[in-house]
Amino acid sequence: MFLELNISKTMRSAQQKFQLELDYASSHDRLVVLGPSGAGKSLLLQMIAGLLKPDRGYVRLAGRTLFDQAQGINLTPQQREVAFLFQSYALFPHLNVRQNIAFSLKRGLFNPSTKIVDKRVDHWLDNFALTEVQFQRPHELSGGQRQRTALARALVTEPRALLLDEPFSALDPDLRSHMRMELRALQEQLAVPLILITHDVEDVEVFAKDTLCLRSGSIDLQRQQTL
Ligand SMILES: Nc1ncnc2c1ncn2[C@@H]1O[C@H](COP(=O)(O)OP(=O)(O)OP(=O)(O)O)[C@@H](O)[C@H]1O
Repeated sequence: MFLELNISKTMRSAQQKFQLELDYASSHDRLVVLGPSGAGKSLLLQMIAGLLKPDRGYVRLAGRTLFDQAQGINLTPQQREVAFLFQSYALFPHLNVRQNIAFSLKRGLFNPSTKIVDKRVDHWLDNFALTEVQFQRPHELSGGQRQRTALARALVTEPRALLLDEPFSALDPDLRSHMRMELRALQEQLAVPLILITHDVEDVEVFAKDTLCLRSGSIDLQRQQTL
């Protein structure tokens, strides 16, 4: 089983209470979580990544237990070895492309040097056609280059799974189609399991082997398709 979830989480703010209750399993390595705004998609991804602790239940991914309340297991985000790609890409604005990619590999407090030497970084610069812009900073890049830098930073550590939060929403329509196809080809080539959350049904068409539809913190529908 690729993903097994049984989670319960209550979020409270001054105005409202939000309850997430999910019991779900998927054996496929490409899962799309679809749902309207406020359905609980980002909360779910954060609980898989270890950024938010469920109140109860368990999370198992690619054969490992990441969280199990009954057994007292709660791996840190680092121990989970999953890569999380945010909507905004969260690149470091003061670091160039090479440094941003190398950042995931760094040990200790200091940022990687502007000309850091590392074969793994060269590999991803080359793979994503970023070598020419490697010394530029994020504001000097196109939308596609920014996204490829964020993906390279996610992949350079060879994660056990890729978690993507609306990865194409900041791109214009042409680039979005192009990057979808690129990411799908890459996922197949690397065989890295992928969980992608989105509002967009086109992401379902391109990526989903399994689709999990959420509404108001519960499962609305689950569907499998063969691509
Ligand atoms: N830190 C928090 N404290 C209280 N409530 C929260 C918190 N974070 C999220 N929520 C609530 O949980 C619900 C689900 O939020 P979530 O971000 O998971 O939605 P989403 O499906 O990812 O939406 P979108 O597609 O708009 O990003 C929302 O009603 C939100 O207000």
